[in-house]
Amino acid sequence: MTESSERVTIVEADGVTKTFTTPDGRALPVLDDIGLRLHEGEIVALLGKSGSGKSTLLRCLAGLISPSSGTVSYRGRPLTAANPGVAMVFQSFALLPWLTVQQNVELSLQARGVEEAERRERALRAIDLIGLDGFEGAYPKELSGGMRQRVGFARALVVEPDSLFMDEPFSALDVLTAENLRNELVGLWEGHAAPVKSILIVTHNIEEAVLLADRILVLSSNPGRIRAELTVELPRPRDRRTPQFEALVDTVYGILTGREEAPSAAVAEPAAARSAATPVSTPLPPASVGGLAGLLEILLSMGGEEGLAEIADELNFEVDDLLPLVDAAVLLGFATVSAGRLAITPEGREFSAADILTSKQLFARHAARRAPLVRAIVQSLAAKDSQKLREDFFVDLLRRGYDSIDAGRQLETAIAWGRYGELYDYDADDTEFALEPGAEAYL
Ligand SMILES: Nc1ncnc2c1ncn2[C@@H]1O[C@H](COP(=O)(O)OP(=O)(O)OP(=O)(O)O)[C@@H](O)[C@H]1O
Repeated sequence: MTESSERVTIVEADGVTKTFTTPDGRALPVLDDIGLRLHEGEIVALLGKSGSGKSTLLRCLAGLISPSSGTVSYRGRPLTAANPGVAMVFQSFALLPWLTVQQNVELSLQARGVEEAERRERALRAIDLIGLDGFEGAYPKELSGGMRQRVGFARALVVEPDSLFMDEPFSALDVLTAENLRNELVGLWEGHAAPVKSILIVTHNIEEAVLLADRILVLSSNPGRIRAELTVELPRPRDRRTPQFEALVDTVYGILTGREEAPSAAVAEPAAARSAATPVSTPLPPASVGGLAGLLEILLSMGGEEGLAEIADELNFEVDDLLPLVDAAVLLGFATVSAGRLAITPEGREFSAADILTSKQLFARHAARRAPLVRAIVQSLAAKDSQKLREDFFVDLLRRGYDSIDAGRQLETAIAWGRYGELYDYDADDTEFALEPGAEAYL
């Protein structure tokens, strides 16, 4: 990790790991050897796919949960309880419905023992700062989602924390409201009106990270490690439509999908860890075969190669929405990502142009060779005389790296892919997989 020594560190994590125990008693490693520093004067974004451990890391840094090993320090002192320098804003506004806006905001001060007159005055100031002047006496149910989140911000800012921690604070809001609130937050930060010295935001939205952060830390999954660190030097306010912004989004996208070299400042995963692809190290992206075929068609109509931001624009999607489809195309060898551009491969062209039978065969070959879970299912079924196996067998294998919900999602995708390629079938009544004749030939 690059550090400039003159910057003052507010929160530091050193060798932090976190392993949860699942309800059936298994160990689920979620964070592995995390080292990071949050300095005065910076906004840092923690970016990663769903389940990469972002919220868990944020909660460790906030002192809400303790790491399994390693230390978290606040201004040089190891934490033993909640981090005294941190105030949090959550995705689900978490307001008390029976209290007014002002009472909700004052609550944070009450908890810190501030006396009534000062509480009142500071709460009114925070409410004013965040644009809720005139709504002091309103109850949460009388407010729109955007206004409720403003209360969430006022409640955090009123304590004038050293560091404002935000966990997906804009994702429950509609697009326009979220954009307004982001811009206002940047305005407050830039104008030094926000009474905080640093901000840490957890997000899975690449554009949001590039829009807000001075530094982006990209987490890999299973378990979460810091895969890369990028410095964002674009001047604020940032314009999403500039080529520099789009190029950075593309770069981050490439890193997040794991197919792009991390920049030199980054801590990249060892090559050996990447090459030994297993169903746990390489999850199947939640993409349908139809969606994948659609993406390849669009890519072909754009000339076979295009920037990810441009493809997202063309489809009126956010770049993040494309992630599972792009991941699937790359995993299966139908496309490559380099310097933030997606390019179709000769195999991808062949798949796209093929009639239905040939497309199924091509898909079967690529999935059986390149998608670790599909491959594991075909191999396991082929090894059995009956060529049948209960779903539980695979669930148990997956539970070494996924919780039960994610393990179920992995199997859902594997079933859809295996069925399309006619590699195996799945009987939902018997919860049993059965190999299709001739499927071993694809291994
Ligand atoms: N208290 C807990 N007990 C057991 N497992 C947990 C607990 N908290 C989180 N997990 C698991 O840890 C993993 C990481 O969860 P976390 O919420 O930190 O990820 P995330 O990157 O923030 O995901 P998302 O973007 O979907 O919120 C998940 O598999 C989750 O189910």
